[in-house]
Amino acid sequence: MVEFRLDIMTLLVLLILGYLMLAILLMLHESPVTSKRAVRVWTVAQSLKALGAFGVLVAFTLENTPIRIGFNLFLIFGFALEFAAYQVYTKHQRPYLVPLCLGALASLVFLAGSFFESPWQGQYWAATAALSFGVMSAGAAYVLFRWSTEQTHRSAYVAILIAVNFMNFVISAIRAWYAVIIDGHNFVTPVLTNELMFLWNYVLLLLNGIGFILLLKEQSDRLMADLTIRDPLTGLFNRRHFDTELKLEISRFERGQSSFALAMIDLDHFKQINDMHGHQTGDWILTEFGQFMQKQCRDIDVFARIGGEEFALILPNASMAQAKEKLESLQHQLTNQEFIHRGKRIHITFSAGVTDSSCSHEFDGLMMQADDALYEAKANGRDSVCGWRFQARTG
Ligand SMILES: Nc1nc2c(ncn2[C@@H]2O[C@H](COP(=O)(O)OP(=O)(O)OP(=O)(O)O)[C@@H](O)[C@H]2O)c(=O)[nH]1
Repeated sequence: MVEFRLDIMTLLVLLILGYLMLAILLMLHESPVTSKRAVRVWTVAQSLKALGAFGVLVAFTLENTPIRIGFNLFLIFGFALEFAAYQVYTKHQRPYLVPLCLGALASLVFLAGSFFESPWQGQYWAATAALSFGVMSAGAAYVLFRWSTEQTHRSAYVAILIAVNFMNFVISAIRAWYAVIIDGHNFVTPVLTNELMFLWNYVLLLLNGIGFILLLKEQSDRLMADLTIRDPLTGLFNRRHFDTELKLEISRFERGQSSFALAMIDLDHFKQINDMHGHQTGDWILTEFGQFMQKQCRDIDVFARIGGEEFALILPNASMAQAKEKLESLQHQLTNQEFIHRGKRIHITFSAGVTDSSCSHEFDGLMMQADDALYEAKANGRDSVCGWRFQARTG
């Protein structure tokens, strides 16, 4: 038994170093797109875990169960904070809250229980501790599952974590059930499985910490990549990405793979909105309009903000007539759309010019045609859609 405990202590020391390393890694982590608050909370979480593991180590040496239980709580609390940090970072609150609250509740029961004497004490409170670890592990599995979407080796690591976390939940639940229901099973007797179980949980906490950091990195990489193709105000694709996509669509057409339509869209009398309601409201309208249009587009369509109040839309596998029909239907829907900002109701309309790959399959030619058609739509009194005709601008 003495030898076994020594082994546990060595492992605990390694774990403490692991948590501390994570804390330092996080402190050094710098990315323009990372929430500083989340990183700070995360660092505190790792430090708490290190402190908890250190306390457990001391308790092992002193053979003091209450101290050990108390410091285990630091670990659980550190884990809970880690959840919270992730929540702050992703700004997605609800899915995380359920396992966090359940885990925290179980931890509180565990803490309260450790102060009272009862014949059931051992089984019941240790079972609660196992369950709190387990519930939070399942929560970690759920979150890792939700946020690991890309097939990279980082995601593979996260996928393994998901499996391990979930397994932990199942094992903890079985243990808890066994301890409470099966009469006479003494859960806190220092048996090998008990020690290993808790040690396993500490390792899991470390693995989860690493998993979260990997996800953080993956997300910030993705956000950085997004910055180069997104318009910062509306979040829509920017001009650069639009140009790339249009060139791609042209080359697909030239290979005989698909036809497409192109629309140039411009908000009507936008200057008046700025003048009447202020530039900030103008910004808000641009964002709302962007979202409205994006929602109505198919996944394969590319909708981008290419200038101040100018937008463009690529519609693969669509003709000019189909694109025109679609935009007219959008104009109709926009009439019924209410934009209320700071208590003021704002009505907006747009004009659009449309062309397609049968009229031209050159980048400049297509842009000029769509622009000419838009010019005609504006000249027709706005809130209208025009298809390109040869004499559009001269007519
Ligand atoms: N709020 C806000 N306004 C912008 C932004 N970019 C451009 N604008 C404004 O958009 C307005 C465009 O005005 P105009 O080109 O005269 O067009 P318009 O008033 O929409 O008139 P028509 O296009 O002829 O219907 C200008 O007042 C710009 O200041 C922006 O990012 N935010």
